[in-house]
Amino acid sequence: MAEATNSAAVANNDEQTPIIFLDDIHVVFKTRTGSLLHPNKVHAVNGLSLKLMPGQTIGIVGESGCGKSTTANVMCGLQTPTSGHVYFKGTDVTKRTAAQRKIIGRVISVVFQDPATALNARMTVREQLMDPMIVHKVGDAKSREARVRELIEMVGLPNSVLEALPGQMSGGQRQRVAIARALSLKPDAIIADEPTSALDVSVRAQILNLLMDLKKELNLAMVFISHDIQTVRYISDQIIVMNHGQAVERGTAEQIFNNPKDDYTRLLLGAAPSLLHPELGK
Ligand SMILES: Nc1ncnc2c1ncn2[C@@H]1O[C@H](COP(=O)(O)OP(=O)(O)OP(=O)(O)O)[C@@H](O)[C@H]1O
Repeated sequence: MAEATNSAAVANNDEQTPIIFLDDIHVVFKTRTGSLLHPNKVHAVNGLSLKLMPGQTIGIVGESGCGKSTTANVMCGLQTPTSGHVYFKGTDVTKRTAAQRKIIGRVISVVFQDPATALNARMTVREQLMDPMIVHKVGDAKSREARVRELIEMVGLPNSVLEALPGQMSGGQRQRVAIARALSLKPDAIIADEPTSALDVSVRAQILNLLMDLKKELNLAMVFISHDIQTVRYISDQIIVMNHGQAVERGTAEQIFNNPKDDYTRLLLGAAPSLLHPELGK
């Protein structure tokens, strides 16, 4: 899909510039064990390329250990690739210098699996939502307060939760706060790494629908990572099936479900009872 290229070519081409462009990413971890073939190392991501276009949702699906989270970490700037390049809106941010980290922080936000760990247990909801604006020196006290109220409304929570601590809220409410926080700096894209897996089944569909509504309303691009192919099908424009660090298949949900080309995709489809709310998993 993505040909090898350089940042100038990405910035100057006639097409729209991708929000995120991963160009032939490899991540190799040194370990004590490794595999029979590669003792003492794990090739967690093995030559992955992708382009996330404005407003697009790419779903990455695969079993535990296939390299999904490592890929997410590369996109968030938490992991430097062993080789390959990462471009954000045409700028090479692979080295994660301080200036590049600023770009990463403004272009994308992350929603993690467990909102309990993503939020600060000692900060009220208002403080959690204010925090990114204070850190990035966005606006003044009055405009920040207005943005906090806008954000809380966007995720369907009442103003009364602004004084609450995360421990006083349900898992679903906490994930709504984590999503509001992720949106506070108006990112171009969200990286959602298993954002519904830690939630009750009954709440998963609500959070998924919220993400889809916000995506439409704000023209957000999204990378949605999950081991549940039915959830990925529900939310994604394009699906990448990962196995052993590689993209073994890519296509629309329709292509992947109706005409899977790779044996591993067929295996995933066959083995996948939906973890979604039954209403959505049909
Ligand atoms: N910091 C690390 N050091 C050594 N090996 C690692 C490290 N992080 C991940 N790995 C290994 O890299 C491979 C890919 O891991 P990764 O967490 O990206 O997969 P995943 O698909 O997200 O799995 P899960 O859904 O269980 O989180 C696994 O074999 C894992 O053990």
